[in-house]
Amino acid sequence: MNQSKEQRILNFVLQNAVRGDPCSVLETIDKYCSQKEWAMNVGDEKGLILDKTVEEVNPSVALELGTYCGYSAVRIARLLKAGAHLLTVEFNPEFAAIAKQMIEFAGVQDKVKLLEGPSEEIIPQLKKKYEVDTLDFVFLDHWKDKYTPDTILLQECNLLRKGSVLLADNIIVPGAPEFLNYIRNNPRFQCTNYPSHLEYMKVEDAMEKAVFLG
Ligand SMILES: Nc1ncc2ncn(CCCCCNC(=O)c3cc(-c4ccc(F)cc4)cc(O)c3O)c2n1
Ligand SMILES: [Mg+2]
Repeated sequence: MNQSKEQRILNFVLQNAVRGDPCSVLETIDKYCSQKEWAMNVGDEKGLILDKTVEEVNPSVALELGTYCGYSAVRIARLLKAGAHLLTVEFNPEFAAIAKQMIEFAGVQDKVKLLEGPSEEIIPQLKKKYEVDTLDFVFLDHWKDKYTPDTILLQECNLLRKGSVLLADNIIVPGAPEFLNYIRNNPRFQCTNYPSHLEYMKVEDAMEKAVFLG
């Protein structure tokens, strides 16, 4: 049975990156995906926007929707202060298995909790089952038509507090037009757009930051 692209990415990391060094894992994934096989990691250009936002928020509790191979989980976790943690949600079991190994190889497993399942099922469990009070930072990178319903669900579950920051990937490609309309017209959010490019391509993309005003 031939390997999946995600398995090839992981193998390339296991053979070429430095165990316990998150930056080397990120560089190695970016090298593979820009030179050999494109993959939907947030990448190094949009990754810098993610880095700056995480550093600005300095979250104690962060949530990521859409783990994929774990690239952005490693990217976020490497910046978290002592005692802070990232909950990352992935519903595809193959991707979750790859991401688990990627996160462990990078050495950030103590800061990351990988939750398998659809976001709409996991979000309502965060308070009771995963002992979350409120979320300081949320990275949206899963199905683009789930951004809006999940943002509403986060509010309904009282998981956002005044100042909670949402950062959404792929505002232009594949695009999240309905989310953009929802969040920019919602007086409870203060939005900022960050133009960038689709990972590993010259195609335009953007990220949207939305601060919850409470
Ligand atoms: N509900 C729920 N709960 C939990 C979940 N975990 C995973 N999923 C499903 C997520 C499936 C992957 C989402 N990501 C993307 O689709 C994506 C695509 C492109 C892209 C593709 C082709 C092009 F030609 C150009 C751009 C680029 C990106 O940066 C993307 O992030 C979940 N769903
Ligand atoms: Mg994305």
